[in-house]
Amino acid sequence: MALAILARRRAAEAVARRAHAPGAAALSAWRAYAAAAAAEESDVVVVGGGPGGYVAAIKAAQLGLKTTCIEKRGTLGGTCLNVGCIPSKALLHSSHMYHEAKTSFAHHGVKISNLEVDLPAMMAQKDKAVAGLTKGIEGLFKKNKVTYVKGFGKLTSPSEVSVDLVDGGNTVVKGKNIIIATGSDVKSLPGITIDEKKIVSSTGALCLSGIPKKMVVIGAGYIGLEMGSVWNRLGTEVTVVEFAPDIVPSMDGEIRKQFQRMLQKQKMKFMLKTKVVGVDTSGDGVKLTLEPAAGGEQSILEADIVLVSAGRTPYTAGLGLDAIGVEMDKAGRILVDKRFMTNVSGVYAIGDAIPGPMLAHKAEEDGVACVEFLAGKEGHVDYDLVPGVVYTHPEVASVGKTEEQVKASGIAYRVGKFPLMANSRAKAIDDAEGMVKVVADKETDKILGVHIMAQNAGEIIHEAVLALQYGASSEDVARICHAHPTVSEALKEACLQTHSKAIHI
Ligand SMILES: Cc1cc2nc3c(=O)[nH]c(=O)nc-3n(C[C@H](O)[C@H](O)[C@H](O)COP(=O)(O)OP(=O)(O)OC[C@H]3O[C@@H](n4cnc5c(N)ncnc54)[C@H](O)[C@@H]3O)c2cc1C
Ligand SMILES: NC(=O)c1ccc[n+]([C@@H]2O[C@H](COP(=O)([O-])OP(=O)(O)OC[C@H]3O[C@@H](n4cnc5c(N)ncnc54)[C@H](O)[C@@H]3O)[C@@H](O)[C@H]2O)c1
Repeated sequence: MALAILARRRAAEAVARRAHAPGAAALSAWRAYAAAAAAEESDVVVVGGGPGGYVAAIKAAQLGLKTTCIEKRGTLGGTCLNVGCIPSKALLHSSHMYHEAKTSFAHHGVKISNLEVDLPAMMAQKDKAVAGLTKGIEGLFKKNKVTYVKGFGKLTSPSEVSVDLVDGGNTVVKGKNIIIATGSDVKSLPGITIDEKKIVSSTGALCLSGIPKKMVVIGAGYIGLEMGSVWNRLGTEVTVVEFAPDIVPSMDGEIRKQFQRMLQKQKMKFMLKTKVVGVDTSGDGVKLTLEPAAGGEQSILEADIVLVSAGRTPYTAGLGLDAIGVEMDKAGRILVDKRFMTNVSGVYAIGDAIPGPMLAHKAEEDGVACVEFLAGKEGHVDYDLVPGVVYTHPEVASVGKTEEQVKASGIAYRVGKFPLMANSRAKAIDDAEGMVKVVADKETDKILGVHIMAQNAGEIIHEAVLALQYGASSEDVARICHAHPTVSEALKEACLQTHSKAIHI
């Protein structure tokens, strides 16, 4: 019986591979392939092919589990690769190059005339990067023998997923275990309809067809500051409206203040403690009615484009979770135990769909740990040590606790700070805005948190992640030989400075 299924599947795969001709032949080949895949029971069925889902699928296959991954979008990589991390970093890099050429090259003796932005070319480079990477994951699926079903999955029981195939038709995929990795979607705000034309989410902001004159960004979080930076660098007048008294409320207070000053220096405007109470799109642009967060006099702010970046919400629409009784919290997040299992035996959930930071690397760690548990091994994710990076210029990266958190916990602590102005590499390349801040336990010297604002903070932070993971003291890091000249030396100096022993300040 098993051999017959295998033969049917191999035949269907061969047809699918041969079916290069578009149209009916290719379609029926894919349907045959999907049906053959569905006929066999997998050990693991993953719904969602984002960083959580595709990594879980590959890891499960590597652990010898027969694995199927269902993805509705038609391409793998999820929000992160298709409309998130990757395209935003492509545009952040391209816009940074333009901005540098415009504002900094001359100081370095590089003169350019007739500098201009070719937006279609910039978008094409971003799209090429995305396309290459999504194809790459398909290749990894083939290499690891993960069955890929393109379609929208709905759980009809704890071991069956009904899939509406992208190319039409339906199939049922059976699995001993099901992992929900359906990610998140943009959170809309009351009274504001995202049309992806004048009022856009991050997805629309990643593919505007022209450079707007004025943009209002609602929410000074990761997306607002990154996408706001992209358009600000390309010449848009960007105003960020934030409900809270501070930008990126989760950031260390001291770093956050310096970060905001830096963004203001780059001409971004901020309206903090402010809420949007009305939106009028009837004219050419958009008129926003604003009000102080605590209530008070209203004002009007005009924009060509409004970016709504006030958070994201788990995506579980149409998944059939109510019918099989999967528990969720008030925010719509799927509740799981330490082994990522929901209250329904055999049904697991990971990534943005469950509580925790909505970050791609956290989703990946969830995925690996979840399938390790499934395979009878031990999985592990240390949620206290998930690094966070805002990829602006300079970047802001952190791991562990902020000074405010340490203070609130009542632990006696020391702070070591080192400004990039005193770092020789940063000075040599004329990119010396920022600092490194280390918070360490006063008694034991164990590092509790590291916060870095520097052009390559997102890379440097991993030394700090390792240090915290292995329970290093600030003296441990201070005694490690760091290559010179590097910006990483600023971390060593900040560690020395927790004992007021920095050499270069
Ligand atoms: C603009 C932007 C920039 C970002 N930048 C970063 C960054 O630099 N670094 C970082 O760490 N994080 C970043 N993030 C966050 C990151 O994208 C998410 O945390 C990450 O993608 C979550 O992974 P996931 O696998 O849980 O979900 P997702 O990536 O959302 O993947 C879920 C997938 O499931 C599919 N799906 C949903 N329902 C079904 C269904 N019923 N059937 C089949 N398929 C389904 C979806 O189509 C989607 O492809 C960014 C997000 C955005 C929006
Ligand atoms: N570099 C990265 O790692 C990266 C980049 C982009 C997105 N992401 C992830 O994507 C998720 C979503 O990003 P995001 O920026 O939309 O959310 P966010 O949670 O980072 O920030 C949302 C901001 O909007 C504010 N806000 C909420 N309601 C508001 C309102 N009505 N009016 C004004 N301000 C309001 C919040 O106070 C907060 O500052 C984040 O959780 C983040 O983890 C990560």
